[in-house]
Amino acid sequence: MAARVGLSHALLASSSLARNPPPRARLLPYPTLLPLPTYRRSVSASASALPSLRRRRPFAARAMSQPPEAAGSPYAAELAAAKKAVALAARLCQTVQQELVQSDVQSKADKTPVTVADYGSQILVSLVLNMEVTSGSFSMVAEEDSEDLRKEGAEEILEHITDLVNETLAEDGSFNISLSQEGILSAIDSGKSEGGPSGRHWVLDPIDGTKGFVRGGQYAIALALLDEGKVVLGVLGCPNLPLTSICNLNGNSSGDQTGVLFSATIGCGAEVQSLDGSPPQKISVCSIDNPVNASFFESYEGAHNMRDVTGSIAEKLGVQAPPVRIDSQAKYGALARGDGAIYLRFPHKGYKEKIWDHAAGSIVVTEAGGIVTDASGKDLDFSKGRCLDDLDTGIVATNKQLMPSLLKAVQEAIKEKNQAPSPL
Ligand SMILES: Nc1ncnc2c1ncn2[C@@H]1O[C@H](COP(=O)(O)O)[C@@H](OP(=O)(O)O)[C@H]1O
Ligand SMILES: [Mg+2]
Repeated sequence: MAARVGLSHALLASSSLARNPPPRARLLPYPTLLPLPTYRRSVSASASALPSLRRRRPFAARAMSQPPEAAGSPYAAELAAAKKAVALAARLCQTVQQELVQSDVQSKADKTPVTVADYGSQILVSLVLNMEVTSGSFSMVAEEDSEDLRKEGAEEILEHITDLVNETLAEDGSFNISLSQEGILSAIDSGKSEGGPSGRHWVLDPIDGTKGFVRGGQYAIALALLDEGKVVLGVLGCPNLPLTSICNLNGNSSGDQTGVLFSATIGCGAEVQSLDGSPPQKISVCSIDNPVNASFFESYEGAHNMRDVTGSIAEKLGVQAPPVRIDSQAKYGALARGDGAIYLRFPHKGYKEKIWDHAAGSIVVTEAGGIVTDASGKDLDFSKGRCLDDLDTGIVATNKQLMPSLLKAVQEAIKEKNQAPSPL
């Protein structure tokens, strides 16, 4: 049986990792298992009940190590690492979602597989970034922490997560490394940073659109980098988004190939490629300047968005098309490649937006030539910690031509809502 060890210099010198070092390998801050153990299959009840899982082509984290288009940018190494991390996490999420959908777990309201995928995605992203990005100290603001997994009774789920992560790493083959359970917990907790206005911080939503994930719908792995309080890089992995436009499909697949990776670096534009590693192509927002021809995206979940407000804005603009409702930051990605013209997000009163729900998506849109602001037209401020603190009411995104009339319609709709008599 493999011994549980920390990854020290001495171990690196004698391990298979030292003989086959990944590019720019750095010491991990959490314990690993070396050498690689023999992998057991995932032990979830859902998996064992499913002898013949439909396996799609796995997403290729390896292919994401190709030199990025933004090779001249100061964030080129970070972009390559971020793409690789998101592609690997997407692979794990896809495996879990296939089991989840086929085993009908969602109808039993069993949240376990979701949790497994959330944690697994966060662990893999942390691991890849730690292995691939050597400069500076590591700070990550991410959605999950290990508190629940450290409680009594969580042993089985922790074992399941450990198996799933190690299995995904072994299948990919880029890293000759395996994590112990303590390493798994530490990797999750590497996302506890508070972020802020100085230094560099990774920002991660390991599964954005959890409800879509459970439904078998859209979700995203969203990773961004903050530098001195500004988003400088973003990567969005959308495993269920069609490679071709979702115009008029209301978020559903047209039957085409799915699995899209959006990426953007500040000053270098935005790109799209398939999650299985096709060459990146530049994208831009649509050039529609008459709102009558525009369509708009909003959350699939009614509880996340005041549809009376978004409906009123659309009406004031003269938008004819029905709303396109999809989960997660896949909306930002779809907007960035011109599938639709406007994204409207107006959470119910009291909800505080988290930075990981918008950091990656917003830079993909702005680098594709679009604008993302709050309801008053102010830029989003990612420098205030884990939440978007000073946000005025809602978030809107569109192209430069439509933004002035959109903001005017937003102000009118909000004013009307505030003046309307209370239903109580
Ligand atoms: N009441 C609410 N209002 C607005 N957003 C909410 C919300 N409750 C949860 N969310 C956020 O909305 C995200 C999903 O976005 P969308 O509505 O665009 O699909 C969730 O991300 P997670 O799924 O990562 O928790 C969560 O952060
Ligand atoms: Mg989210």
